[in-house]
Amino acid sequence: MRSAVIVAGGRSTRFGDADKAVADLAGVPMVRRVADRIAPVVDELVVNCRADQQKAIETALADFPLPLTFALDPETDEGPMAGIGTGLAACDGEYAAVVACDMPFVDAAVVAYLFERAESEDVDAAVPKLEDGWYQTTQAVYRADAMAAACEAALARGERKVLAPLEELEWVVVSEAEVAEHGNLGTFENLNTREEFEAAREGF
Ligand SMILES: Nc1nc2c(ncn2[C@@H]2O[C@H](COP(=O)(O)OP(=O)(O)OP(=O)(O)O)[C@@H](O)[C@H]2O)c(=O)[nH]1
Ligand SMILES: [Mg+2]
Repeated sequence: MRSAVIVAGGRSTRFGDADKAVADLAGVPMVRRVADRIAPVVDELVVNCRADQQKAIETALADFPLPLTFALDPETDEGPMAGIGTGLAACDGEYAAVVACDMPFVDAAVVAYLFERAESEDVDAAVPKLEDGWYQTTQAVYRADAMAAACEAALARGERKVLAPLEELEWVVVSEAEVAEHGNLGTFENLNTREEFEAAREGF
């Protein structure tokens, strides 16, 4: 069984006076676009967000075809790593793909490849790294229980970076070239501002 976690507990400050997770993106709430794109390669979906977001996200995900669970932040605004840990702790699958709610071009083929890498190499995570040096920790596959525990420990140490919990885990770096071989590099595009939303409309 493979799980997915959509991390959506951010404040969308660059977007403005609305939650970008449920913002209309060419007729569909962004979080729904993400969920629909990854649905073919997972068996369940966990959405991590704050309690005050749940209703709107539930509405956006009405009739979603897979089992759907909400994993609410026990403490809000602790950053993406806290959200990843909370989401992963609620997963039933051994491995889970984490995807940020603001990656509406996520490519299921890339996610499937990340699952294959983590599973076949029996590691705790498969994390893409782009040629610009950025690790794509919010579009990566993790062993759910191991990463959830490592996030909790890292938070307790006062860490906030997603790379901090990975320090105690065994993981593989997936290169940009490897991602490009298996899918579309547009998979990592993330939308932060209204302008980026407007520009992204063209892509659908
Ligand atoms: N649970 C949780 N998720 C977060 C938090 N901060 C960011 N995220 C999520 O992490 C992902 C990447 O974060 P950002 O692109 O910075 O999103 P954001 O924080 O909502 O937007 P900005 O306020 O403009 O930075 C998004 O999916 C966010 O929903 C947080 O404090 N808690
Ligand atoms: Mg942020």
